[in-house]
Amino acid sequence: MLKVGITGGIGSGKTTVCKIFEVLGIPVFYADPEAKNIMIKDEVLIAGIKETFGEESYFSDGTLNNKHLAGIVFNNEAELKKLNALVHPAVFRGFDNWEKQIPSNTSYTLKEAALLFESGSYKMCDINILVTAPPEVKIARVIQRDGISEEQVKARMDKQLPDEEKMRLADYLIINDEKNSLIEQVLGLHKQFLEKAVRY
Ligand SMILES: CC(C)(COP(=O)(O)OP(=O)(O)OC[C@H]1O[C@@H](n2cnc3c(N)ncnc32)[C@H](O)[C@@H]1O)[C@@H](O)C(=O)NCCC(=O)NCCS
Ligand SMILES: Nc1ncnc2c1ncn2[C@@H]1O[C@H](COP(=O)(O)OP(=O)(O)OP(=O)(O)O)[C@@H](O)[C@H]1O
Repeated sequence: MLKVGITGGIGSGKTTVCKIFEVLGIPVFYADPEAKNIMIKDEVLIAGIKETFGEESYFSDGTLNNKHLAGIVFNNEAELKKLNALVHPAVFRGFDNWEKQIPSNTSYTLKEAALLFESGSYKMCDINILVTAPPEVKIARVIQRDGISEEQVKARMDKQLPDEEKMRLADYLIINDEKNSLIEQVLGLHKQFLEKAVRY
């Protein structure tokens, strides 16, 4: 089974792209929601997060205080590294478990992760796709979707590798600028991956 990684900066549209692959019947593992899920379920991880970032990292009902954590980690590189070091190994384990239940006749799977290149998990994929969009389009999308300020979006962008560097590591590019057809690009890649999967 071919493993395809897919990433893109904040607001690039990687989740939107993955939804199209899902319609084509391709199983997709979403690392970001998986991280969020583990952060409220894994007792060891919860204890580690509280110890590092304070009891207020969680509300009394056990839900994650995203604002509190975002305020700390997206304004301080060292704090972000600490959070990543706590969360990412647990997400890798989640991916391994997910893969085990995929039927063996599946041609390929997709792993969607905002930090595919930054975390090194791209090395575990056979092929990696980068979704790109112009910076002003990405910023406008996230402001609209999340209701946060331009400064907050830019602070998150600054914590991710620039697209120029990601392009060097990616095998394929999807341009989601709302001018080039997204569906045609996905169908083109899907066809290529199916052909590769046969030879794999
Ligand atoms: C800090 C948290 C609580 C903020 O939550 P919030 O709901 O405000 O943002 P959300 O998770 O939707 O992230 C929005 C976008 O920010 C970017 N982002 C998220 N985590 C990170 C990170 N560790 N480094 C850089 N960018 C990140 C991504 O583009 C993401 O899609 C949350 O992002 C988090 O738990 N991050 C750590 C887990 C992680 O690394 N997730 C991403 C890869 S598995
Ligand atoms: N081609 C498009 N046309 C119109 N809207 C789009 C397009 N692509 C994405 N969007 C919208 O832009 C927003 C961001 O897209 P999406 O959530 O897929 O990005 P993402 O890369 O997964 O972002 P993040 O890393 O922030 O989670 C969403 O609200 C989505 O509906």
